[in-house]
Amino acid sequence: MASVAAITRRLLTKNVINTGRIAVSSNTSFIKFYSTAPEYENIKIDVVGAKKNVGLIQLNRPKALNALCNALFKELRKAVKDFDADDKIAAIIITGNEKGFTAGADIKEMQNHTYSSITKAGFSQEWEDVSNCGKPIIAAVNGIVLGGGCELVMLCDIIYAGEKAKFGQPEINIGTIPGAGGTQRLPRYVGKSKAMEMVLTGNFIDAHEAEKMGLVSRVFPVETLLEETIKLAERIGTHSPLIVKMAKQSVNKAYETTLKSGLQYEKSIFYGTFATEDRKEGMTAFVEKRAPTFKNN
Ligand SMILES: CCC/C=C/C(=O)SCCNC(=O)CCNC(=O)[C@H](O)C(C)(C)COP(=O)([O-])OP(=O)([O-])OC[C@H]1O[C@@H](n2cnc3c(N)ncnc32)[C@H](O)[C@@H]1OP(=O)([O-])[O-]
Repeated sequence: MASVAAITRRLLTKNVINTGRIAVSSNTSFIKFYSTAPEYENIKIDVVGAKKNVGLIQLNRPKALNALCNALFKELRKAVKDFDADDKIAAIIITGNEKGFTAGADIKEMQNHTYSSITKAGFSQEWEDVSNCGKPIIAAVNGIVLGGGCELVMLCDIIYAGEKAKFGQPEINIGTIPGAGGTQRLPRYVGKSKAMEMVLTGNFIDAHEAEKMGLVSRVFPVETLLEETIKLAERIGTHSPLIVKMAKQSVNKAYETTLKSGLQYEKSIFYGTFATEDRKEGMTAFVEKRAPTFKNN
């Protein structure tokens, strides 16, 4: 498997990653994130892409296989919120490392919880905040994508996987059930039978099976996964951010409502695009046979 350093060198060569903010150390296999904010201990962040308009978040608790402890998720929520509020950012990528994306929620942290304490902790608020991000979030995952990790990628908007990725909801093995959307989003992605099989057995599926089932939109060789994901984010970044946001809202509605009210919602958002300057610019540019200049208005 290619190291992150090797992947990064390719990106640097192709100027996909902004060399001013990110660099490869010759004697480590990690991307060195120059811009990592000091308050982050469990994630790394950077801004990548030729136009510096892609927010990159890397889960970074390698000793615990990136297990999603509370501190990590709070940092993730903050990074997502900050990128969402930053007008220069078009899309956000969440990734892990070569060994894997994450082994799921931190079992050691959950081990001694009681019904009362876990109910009071109300940890699902952070997950909801991430899922409420207005900008597209793309998951780029290698290796293990388990439990809460599988649930985290399912609340992203697009999932790209490295060919060695393995997805699973193994909570049943430790006496619990998925608690951050696994029993609800997974059937919507893959249908009841496959979701039930994964949730009731705890068995893993590989990247190609996940793609066949519709969980993952594309599978890439491990060494090109991040590069391809950045290209995707950059492609999204060529469009009007305002219209991208409206499109995301409309697609997400399909997961939450009946077809009839979803179609009504879509129509109101579609009509809403006609209140924007970017819709006018897009159609005018087409008629005038030129590239559009979107202003996020
Ligand atoms: C939030 C909503 C609800 C979500 C629920 C969930 O996600 S439930 C979770 C659903 N997920 C699961 O049930 C998967 C649980 N994990 C596994 O089954 C295995 O670790 C493996 C098969 C992923 C890798 O096996 P391997 O032999 O290659 O590696 P290894 O096993 O030696 O681990 C290396 C180190 O990482 C540590 N660590 C790992 N995972 C976790 C974790 N989740 N937590 C904490 N720590 C974890 C492990 O203890 C060890 O540290 P230690 O003790 O040496 O200091």
